[in-house]
Amino acid sequence: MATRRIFDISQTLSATLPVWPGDTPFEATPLWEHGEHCPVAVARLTMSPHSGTHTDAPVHYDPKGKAMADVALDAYLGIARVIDLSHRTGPILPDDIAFALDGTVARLLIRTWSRFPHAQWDSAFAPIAAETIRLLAQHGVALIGVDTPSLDPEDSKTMDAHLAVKDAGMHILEGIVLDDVPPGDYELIALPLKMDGVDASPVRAILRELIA
Ligand SMILES: Nc1ccccc1C(=O)C[C@H](N)C(=O)O
Ligand SMILES: [Zn+2]
Ligand SMILES: [Zn+2]
Repeated sequence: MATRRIFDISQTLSATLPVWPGDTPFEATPLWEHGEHCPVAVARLTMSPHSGTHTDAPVHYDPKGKAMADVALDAYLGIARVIDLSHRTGPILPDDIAFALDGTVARLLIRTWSRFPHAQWDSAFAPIAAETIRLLAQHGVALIGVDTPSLDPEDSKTMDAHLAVKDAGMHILEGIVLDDVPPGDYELIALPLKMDGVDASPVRAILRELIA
């Protein structure tokens, strides 16, 4: 039986993980350690729910929106299309993604970095225009994934793309790593943790080849 290749599109959570300016750095401190009187190792985690590769819960951008534990999982499992827009600078416009919308595209994952900035925070990421989100929604796209830390620019106060996602009832993956993934269609698996009242969750995001 041929195995289907798995692409891990998750960032590594570590003390060197770049985080949103002012947000909580990721930290795993040993709480219990192996020793004469202790048979186990257990860490204590300190982190933002927006650490690394994550999904936003609607309550992040909508005070009346659902928190993570209450979000339906359908969008996070299933066929996803990967496109490479790493040649683009500036906001991703409807014209940039129109070519990818033939047939049924339930989930669209967009590469914008030519090299993902694993070592340092980079504020100069390509945002997604709100009109682009509306075009995706019209085509039935239920999830948008980006390799940047946000759909909107870092200094956005209006969160236009997030609000277009809200209006369409779409779902968002942020901080996926697409450097090594050839454009095409895959099976996406990226389930959030069932966290009560929380505004986002890290995900272990993977893409699996469709054909054996
Ligand atoms: N972590 C933060 C801390 C403070 C202010 C914004 C953020 C964000 O993460 C915003 C980004 N638009 C996001 O959806 O992930
Ligand atoms: Zn987020
Ligand atoms: Zn976001």
